[in-house]
Amino acid sequence: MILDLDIGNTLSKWRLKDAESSEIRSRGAVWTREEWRPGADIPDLDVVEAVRISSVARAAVLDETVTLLRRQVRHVFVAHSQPEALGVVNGYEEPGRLGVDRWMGALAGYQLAGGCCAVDCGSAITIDFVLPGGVHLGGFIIPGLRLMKESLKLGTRNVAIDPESEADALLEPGRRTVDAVNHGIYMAAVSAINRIYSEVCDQQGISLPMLLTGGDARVVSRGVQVPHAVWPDMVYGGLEASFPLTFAERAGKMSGAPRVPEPVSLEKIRAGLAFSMLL
Ligand SMILES: Nc1ncnc2c1ncn2[C@@H]1O[C@H](COP(=O)(O)OP(=O)(O)O)[C@@H](O)[C@H]1O
Ligand SMILES: CC(C)(COP(=O)(O)O)[C@@H](O)C(=O)NCCC(=O)O
Ligand SMILES: [K+]
Repeated sequence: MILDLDIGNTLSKWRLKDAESSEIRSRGAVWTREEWRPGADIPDLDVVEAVRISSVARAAVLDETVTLLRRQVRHVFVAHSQPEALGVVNGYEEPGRLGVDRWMGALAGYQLAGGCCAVDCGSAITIDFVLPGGVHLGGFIIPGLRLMKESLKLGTRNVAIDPESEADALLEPGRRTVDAVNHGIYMAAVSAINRIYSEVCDQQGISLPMLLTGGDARVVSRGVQVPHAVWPDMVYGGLEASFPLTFAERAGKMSGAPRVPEPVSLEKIRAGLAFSMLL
């Protein structure tokens, strides 16, 4: 069994993948700031022969996790942002400083779709661009939905946006604090994603497929007008591509990869931008 770990600022997500059948056998998540303790929702390490890790948490969290895992698991692979990998050239001036989850997303997106816009809606929302040919342009970072909400300190943090809400309902002006805040942060996030995508495609003269991941991907997806696919396992896809262990992975297959969305024409993107400028 292969254990894939995606340690974010809020949640540490894991999945167990059967190395023979490529099936995902189980999944879970624990709060990143809490210790891994028996009885918590953690995988059974007895069945694990290899671990692959992407972590953006404090160095101490990664160190502790690796120390704990090395005691029981033979192969432990830790991903790092590199200047270049798998045909993608990291756009950061200091490539090692790009969050490794973003790097994993860029690698997975490129392997799946070629040029792409990879959006990760977690504690932060990150929007990264890779051109066909593999040039990573860099990206954008904004606070995620929960951070935006908490920063207002209006006591609304425990009332999350209902993931089933229609985007139209979230467009309405709120008539109580919790709705005003939820609708506001939602609009801030989806407008930024729509606009940033259009601006960069316009600048680069190319229309790119968009891929969405992270804890808030489903709800954000409802408000993103750009054609896109939700890929919950995108960071894991980067781990599979970086450390291929199975036959399928060596052949470039990533578990749970969606169909590549067909982007709209550049003309349409530019017309949309021109229209929004007129208003
Ligand atoms: N059950 C949940 N528990 C915690 N956060 C959730 C849950 N469902 C959705 N979220 C949202 O997902 C975000 C965490 O997403 P995730 O992609 O795991 O973030 P990170 O990678 O930064 O840890 C939270 O900030 C919150 O807005
Ligand atoms: C931007 C991030 C905080 C996003 O982390 P997440 O929301 O997935 O927990 C993370 O990718 C990070 O710490 N990046 C380092 C800074 C950078 O990418 O420029
Ligand atoms: K993120």
